[in-house]
Amino acid sequence: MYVVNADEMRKLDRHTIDQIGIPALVLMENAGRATAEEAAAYDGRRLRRFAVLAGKGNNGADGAVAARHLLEAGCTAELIYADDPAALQSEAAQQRDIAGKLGIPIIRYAAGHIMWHRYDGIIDALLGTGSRGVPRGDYAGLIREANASGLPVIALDIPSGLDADTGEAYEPCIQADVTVALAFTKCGLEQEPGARLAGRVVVRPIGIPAGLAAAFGVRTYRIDEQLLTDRLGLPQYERRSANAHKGTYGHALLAAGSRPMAGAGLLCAAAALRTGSGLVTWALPDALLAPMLGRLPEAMLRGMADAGRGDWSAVAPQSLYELAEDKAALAFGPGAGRWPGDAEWLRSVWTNTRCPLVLDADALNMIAAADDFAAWPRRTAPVVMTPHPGEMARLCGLDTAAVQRDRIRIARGYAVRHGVTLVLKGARTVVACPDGDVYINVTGNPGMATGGTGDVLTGIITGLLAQGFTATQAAALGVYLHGAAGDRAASGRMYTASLLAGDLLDVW
Ligand SMILES: NC(=O)C1=CN([C@@H]2O[C@H](COP(=O)(O)OP(=O)(O)OC[C@H]3O[C@@H](n4cnc5c(N)ncnc54)[C@H](O)[C@@H]3O)[C@@H](O)[C@H]2O)[C@H](O)CC1
Ligand SMILES: [K+]
Repeated sequence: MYVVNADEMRKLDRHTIDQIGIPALVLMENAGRATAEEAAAYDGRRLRRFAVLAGKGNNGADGAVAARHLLEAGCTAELIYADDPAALQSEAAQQRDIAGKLGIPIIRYAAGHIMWHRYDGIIDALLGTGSRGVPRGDYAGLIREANASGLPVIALDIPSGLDADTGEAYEPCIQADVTVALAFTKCGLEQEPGARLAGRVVVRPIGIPAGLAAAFGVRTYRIDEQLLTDRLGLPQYERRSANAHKGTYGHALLAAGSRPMAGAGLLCAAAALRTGSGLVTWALPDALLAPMLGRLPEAMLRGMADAGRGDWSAVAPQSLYELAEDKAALAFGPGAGRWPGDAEWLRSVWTNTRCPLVLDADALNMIAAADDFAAWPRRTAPVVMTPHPGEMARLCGLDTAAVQRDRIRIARGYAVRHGVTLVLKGARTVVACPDGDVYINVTGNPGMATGGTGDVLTGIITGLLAQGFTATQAAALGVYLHGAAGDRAASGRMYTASLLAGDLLDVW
């Protein structure tokens, strides 16, 4: 499913009108009718009396059309404008006049004068993809009163006050129960807090040919079963040949864990096995080998000479890249810890290994600390990096809040600049590819915000790479399966918060 930003939507809109010749009024009619249909059907058709909050742009014009179609559906509707209705222009003025001729009351908003008890529901047609920044003047007042009314809200295209590109919510922002996304879902509806403020998102066609998205270079996708199957090859994952043997599905190498954080390696290795990797070797500091023996009998353990330190600081990098020579994928970082000179250590592993490489946790902090990462040699085999927002902030020299305000753009920029597949974790994980494609994951739940779930994801992605999936497939499918496992594990628990990372391994 394509996901568009405001600029892409504007271009698709204009091309449809100017080049294909579908008049704006036709698109508007379809937009308004779709919104009215969703509103009239909401909650078992319980809502009958609507306040349609309208701005002066085309979002408001769509709202005036919706008001008309609500009448046709046996409802009542009143148009409440955040601007002087007499100042409206072009299509917005046209739609206002048509609504007026059909007896729909045209009301100018005045703070504290709206009698909200007269309505059952609200249509938010104040601001759409043309909105910029904090809602101004009466737009803000109307948004606050609508939110305070306690009435169900159906947002037209996007909740007013939401950034259509990033999902950032300005103050105030409409809290919608349903958002009728016109033609395509928007980036801002697929990232938090936008996803929460949008409520249930319904994408409704309005006449813009869906095939235009590809033609216009839209490169952002929402991961769903169809995309995984059509674009990323999910059937390949589910189907196994009858004469398969463990060599068929690759050998994954997980270099992870150190004395205080041995469990990270255990979770990684177990996840790689669960994902179907034929063989798994867990490389860990020698001092940890004995206590870890038998904890995961299905994995082969390989102690790395650590001078008794129980961490990676004395492990010769050559010993790791020699071990990686016959492996199908290597992951490094979970529970690895830091030590002086670790960035140089990692650079030599980066340079001297030939298989796909997954870097997570402290490996990412090492890269963030390296002042010459941009000069590291481009690897022929792919690299997948899996930062959480804090690690991403360190990689980009930003603060975490700045990363969270613009996740898609920041992840895409980093992936393209460094030629890596970048998995920016968090709610609605963003998978950004070196070619600029971005996939947004919608599985998962807040219970997964607990230690170790990142280690599980690293193991999943490494296990998929070991089976021969491409970096894009392994990352997109990996985050989807990881979140789905988290949802299934949470459904069996009394509280989402009680979820443990290990629970994700028992539901495959
Ligand atoms: N193909 C489609 O998606 C179609 C979309 N349509 C609708 O058009 C809007 C976008 O309309 P546009 O006129 O570009 O902008 P808006 O209506 O979103 O509002 C802009 C309007 O409001 C003023 N404004 C901007 N920011 C603020 C602010 N922070 N506070 C106050 N006022 C603000 C600005 O000056 C403009 O006047 C899209 O969402 C759809 O609903 C088409 O109608 C059908 C095809
Ligand atoms: K809106």
